Amino acid sequence: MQVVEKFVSINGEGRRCGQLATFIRFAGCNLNCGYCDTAWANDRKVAFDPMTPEEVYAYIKDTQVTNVTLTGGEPLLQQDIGELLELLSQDPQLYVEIETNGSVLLSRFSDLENPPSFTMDYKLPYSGMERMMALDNFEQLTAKDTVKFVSGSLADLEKAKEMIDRYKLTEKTAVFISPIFGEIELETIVDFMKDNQLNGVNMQVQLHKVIWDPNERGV
Ligand SMILES: C[S@@+](CC[C@H](N)C(=O)[O-])C[C@H]1O[C@@H](n2cnc3c(N)ncnc32)[C@H](O)[C@@H]1O
Ligand SMILES: Nc1nc2[nH]cc(C(=O)O)c2c(=O)[nH]1
Ligand code: SF4
Ligand SMILES: [Mg+2]
Repeated sequence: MQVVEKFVSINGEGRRCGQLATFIRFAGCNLNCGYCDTAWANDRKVAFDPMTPEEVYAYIKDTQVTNVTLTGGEPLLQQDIGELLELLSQDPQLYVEIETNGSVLLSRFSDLENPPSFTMDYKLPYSGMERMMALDNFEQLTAKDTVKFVSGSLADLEKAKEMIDRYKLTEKTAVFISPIFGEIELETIVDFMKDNQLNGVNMQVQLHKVIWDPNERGV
């Protein structure tokens, strides 16, 4: 597996935001979101540490931190990701989240005994990657998962609402709206949620970008 960074930090996003987590960031992505804050990991020439799934698991256990976030780049494109998920799913002490970009079919992982929590982005218009979304994924998501709408404009928010309504997302999974950092006034999101009575939707701000420099790596 192509690991570009591994570290322990405070999870800055999602269901366990504010809790310690061990991060494994993999190299490479099939998308090219205009706002990507980790584009460096997707450079074809990026340096990485070749690790086996067993070595990744050993590192995770060594940290003694029970939350794990697999991310990237696009983690589900790693050749041995299935093997790693099998390994992690057998450890009852671990809570595993995967940050995935919405273009990889989640049905590929539906036969896992104890599946991870998928945090699936739906790429909105601002990303330039909306056409790559695998809409079937909305049928795969369950109450343990999350859909994340990373939003940079009112048009993005309108589209997010459209998808939330069309797929009744708040009835089946956790729904998060996250600002493209520095691109949209936070109040714009709050006002949109109030004006549209977006009940059951969580607004988040990437906590790690409040604690550290937004471009800092390894946090
Ligand atoms: C770097 S991506 C890696 C995982 C996967 N490729 C994906 O896009 O979900 C991790 C998360 O950071 C979000 N993200 C990337 N750049 C961002 C930015 N500039 N502002 C806010 N969130 C951002 C992504 O949308 C995704 O939810
Ligand atoms: N602290 C911290 N929390 C995170 N949660 C999800 C992240 C990601 O890049 O997927 C991330 C990240 O990059 N840093
Ligand atoms: S899918 Fe994720 S890693 Fe890939 S470009 Fe978009 S935000 Fe970056
Ligand atoms: Mg990040």
